[in-house]
Amino acid sequence: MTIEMKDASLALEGKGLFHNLSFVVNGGEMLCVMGESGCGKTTLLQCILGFQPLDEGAVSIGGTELTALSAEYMRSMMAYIPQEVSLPCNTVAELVGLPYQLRVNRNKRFSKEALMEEWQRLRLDETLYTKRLADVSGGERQRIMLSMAGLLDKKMLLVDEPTSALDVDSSLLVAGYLQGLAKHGTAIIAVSHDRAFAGQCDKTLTLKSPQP
Ligand SMILES: Nc1ncnc2c1ncn2[C@@H]1O[C@H](COP(=O)(O)OP(=O)(O)OP(=O)(O)O)[C@@H](O)[C@H]1O
Repeated sequence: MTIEMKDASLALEGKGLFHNLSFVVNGGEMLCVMGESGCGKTTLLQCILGFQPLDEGAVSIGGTELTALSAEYMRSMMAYIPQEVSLPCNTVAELVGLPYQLRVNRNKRFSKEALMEEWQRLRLDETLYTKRLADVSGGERQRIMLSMAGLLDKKMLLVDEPTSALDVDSSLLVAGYLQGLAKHGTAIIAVSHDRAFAGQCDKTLTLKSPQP
């Protein structure tokens, strides 16, 4: 499903984050959003999720404009992996089950077998399943979250810094995993500082530093 941002402008607390920004990400494509810290990358994802209204311009999903009324429906077609999350659970097994408790995913059934196939692609060991989240590394947690998004098989995936805790090899592995999801038609927008990762994406967008 196509994600389009057209002539978008946004300032927060007097700081101009983007001005007349336009881009398109089609189903099957992966866009990497880059730019220095504080330039508005996470905020851009919030705009596409419909949590942050634009000052000017529009976001369209599949050709339909995102509005306060349509945002919830549009979000039901997206998976979002934030940079940092406080998770309301203690174990990996609980974490991977969480999305299935949400109303938007009521038509989906969790399958541990299918999850383990995703884990193989992401080189995650099956023994992680019974671990406490506190005993899982940052890089493992990132890949577990990606596997959860992959399993949900949404039309769009927004992911904030998917490789920030990974070495170059693992970062390329994650890029390859996301390319696999894109091949199935998912439109992917990934925020990243990681040049190796960005090199594997179909498109890159570098946000400018905020203007006072
Ligand atoms: N709700 C808000 N109200 C006011 N200012 C905000 C709000 N959300 C973000 N900001 C500010 O907007 C700017 C952009 O924040 P954002 O998190 O989008 O940056 P980023 O490019 O993702 O940064 P990083 O790479 O460090 O994660 C920052 O200066 C931030 O403090």
